[in-house]
Amino acid sequence: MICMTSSISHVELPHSISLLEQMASKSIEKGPFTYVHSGAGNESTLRANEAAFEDWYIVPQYLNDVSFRDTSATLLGTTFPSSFALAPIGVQSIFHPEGELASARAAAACGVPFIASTLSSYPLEDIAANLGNTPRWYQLYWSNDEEMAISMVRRAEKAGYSAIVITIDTSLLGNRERDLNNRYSPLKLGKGAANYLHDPVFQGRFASPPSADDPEVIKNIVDIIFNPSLTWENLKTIKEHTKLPILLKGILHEEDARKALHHGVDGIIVSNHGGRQLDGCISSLEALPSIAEIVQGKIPVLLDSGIRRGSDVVKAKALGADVVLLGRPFIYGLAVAGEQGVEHVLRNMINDIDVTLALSGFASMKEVNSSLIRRKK
Ligand SMILES: Cc1cc2nc3c(=O)[nH]c(=O)nc-3n(C[C@H](O)[C@H](O)[C@H](O)COP(=O)(O)O)c2cc1C
Ligand SMILES: O=C(O)C(=O)c1ccccc1
Repeated sequence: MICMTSSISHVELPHSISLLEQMASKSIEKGPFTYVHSGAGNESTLRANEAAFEDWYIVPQYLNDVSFRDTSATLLGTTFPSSFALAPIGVQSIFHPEGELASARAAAACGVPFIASTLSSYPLEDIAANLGNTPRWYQLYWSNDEEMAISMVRRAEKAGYSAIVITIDTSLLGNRERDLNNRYSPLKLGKGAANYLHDPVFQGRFASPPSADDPEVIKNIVDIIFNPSLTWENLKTIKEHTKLPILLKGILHEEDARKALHHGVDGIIVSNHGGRQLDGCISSLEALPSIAEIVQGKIPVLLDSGIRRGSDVVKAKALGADVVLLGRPFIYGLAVAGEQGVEHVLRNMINDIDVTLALSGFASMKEVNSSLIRRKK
């Protein structure tokens, strides 16, 4: 992999995500860039995610003392500096050789919570070792091979992850036409294999240590990642195997929010996977208000898909999200300048949220409510 601009310093990095995205397109090869940038189908959901934020105006109120501001958020008993965490993003070594280790260090430097993907390029234990004291959760693709899923949950507990995020919108991979046209599949290249290769249960199935260079091993992994047979009933099994809080990522329908409450889930993430799974589906922001209405604050509601700037975070908060997840933007930072690039994106985001809060007339993120926004006519 080439990383042509890895020597770029912090000060030279742009402050808008669109410019960073352009730089990323020149920093890495076409396959990986398209992989992060594109969506499923004709990308209508991908477009809808960002467009949905434009449907709302912030209507500020002034002459409130905003000289001291509290942008912090508390989730599942943990407080962190700003109302966002890093979305789980797999295969990060296709964007920068240090992959998740670099983004974990940047998250640690800023105290931004990190969600490690099942399909990380580095083992979850190594990622944890780079996270300092920053909160960390483990995103699980609940494998069709249950022994493997349980083994990963055990390892996540042992490595200090404090919640399990189960992604429910990926019974199989979305139809990503651009990646198919590019014949580009990071999974088939073995870039998301680390958590399997380092797993004692997985290793126990081979006479010699399994390697990403072995096509049979990779095929074996690709065959067990996803689990299209999962149902709400399976949640019981998952709960039997961990005491950690469980969040479901990929809730879009009000009925699923009701079922999540009914099944004793500890949090939900309103998400369409950044438009990478079901094309033509509802944008996350559009889905949020009615879901927040059903949840009534009983469990945390998070949102991702389309968060690009501070005003997006404030709008999501006003429509009922407790916290949002940042996805593609930090990967553009990673692609352009590794750890420094991610840290640059995080610091910009923290600052932009703070400025937006003050200019909206609020001194605390916790006070933001629907009175702050109005839908465009
Ligand atoms: C390159 C890439 C890899 C991703 N990998 C995962 C993953 O392993 N697990 C997961 O639950 N979501 C994954 N996602 C989805 C993100 O967690 C998040 O839902 C999405 O990026 C939000 O959309 P946005 O980046 O446009 O804001 C991935 C997204 C991207 C762009
Ligand atoms: O691309 C994704 O959205 C995703 O979840 C994933 C991540 C790594 C490998 C395969 C799929």
